[in-house]
Amino acid sequence: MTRTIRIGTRGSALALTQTGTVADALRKAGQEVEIVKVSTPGDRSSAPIAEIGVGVFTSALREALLNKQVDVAVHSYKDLPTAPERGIVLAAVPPREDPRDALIARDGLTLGELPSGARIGTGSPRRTAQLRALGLGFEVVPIRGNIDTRLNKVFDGELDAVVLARAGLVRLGRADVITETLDPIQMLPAPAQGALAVECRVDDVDIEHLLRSIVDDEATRAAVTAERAMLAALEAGCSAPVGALAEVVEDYEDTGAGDRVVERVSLRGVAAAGLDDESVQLLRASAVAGKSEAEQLGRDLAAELLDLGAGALSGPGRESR
Ligand SMILES: NCc1[nH]cc(CCC(=O)O)c1CC(=O)O
Repeated sequence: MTRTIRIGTRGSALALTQTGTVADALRKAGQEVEIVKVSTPGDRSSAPIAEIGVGVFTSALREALLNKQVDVAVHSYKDLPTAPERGIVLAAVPPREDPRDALIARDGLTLGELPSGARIGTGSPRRTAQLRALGLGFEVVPIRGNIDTRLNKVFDGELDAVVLARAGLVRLGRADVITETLDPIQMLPAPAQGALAVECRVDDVDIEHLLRSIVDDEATRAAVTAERAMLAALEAGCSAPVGALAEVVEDYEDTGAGDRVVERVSLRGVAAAGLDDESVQLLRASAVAGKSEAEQLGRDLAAELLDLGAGALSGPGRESR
């Protein structure tokens, strides 16, 4: 393609790094690329996400795409609303970073070493619910802000620890501050955490094909498809206390004439019912399906969680992941 491809991004250090990986892949394939910064209400306001609304980081980028100010938009996938946007297509899902959450605690402490009453900062109902469910007597303190703002609350001694996506820290070259990478058994990440969503206009078929052939990763796409289908079917919006993690695993299928290796998607989900100051109940489910059935797998797991009582979730209380 001879035209210069304009890639829209938020201006945060994390967003610029993420967009840089997509731009590099395109440049390596011989494309001319220009990076265009788009400011979003989520960057301009420090109010709780619940007050600014769903899609706070992503709708301005999508608008710039639809207005033809940019040709490509790169988002943190977990920040995207589950509802599809008319005129926009998900062209590629690049290889995922480590999807797990990370603990950054004072004095190099792990979760199990933090004392009862320790103050742990997070603005995410999902992380809050799972931290409370550990029953270790932590005090969860609501926080917001970019990664540095959050980290500084630990370094300044205002908090004992914060929980952040490992992927963001790795992309910023700050993995050194992590004192424990949390096991998904304790802390299931947000659906699509660690993954990027690369969008373009539906009618821009050349760009779509280019992105699909150069930056898309099939295994990541299958995994996040399952996670996001679960979230969408829970009708929980992009910010409810819901965790999900899918992995593509190799399995053996008996063909009658010997075993054959097949790829499957293994999905785990968690939903919190009745999250309040006093108590939290976590509902868990897991299932496996063929790689081509990722979407149905997500919907089925959501149905199982709803059967277990996750219906109590719908309603307010949606903040950030
Ligand atoms: N909610 C904000 C947000 N959106 C994407 C990331 C990190 C990178 C990622 O998960 O892909 C973060 C920060 C965090 O949750 O710690």
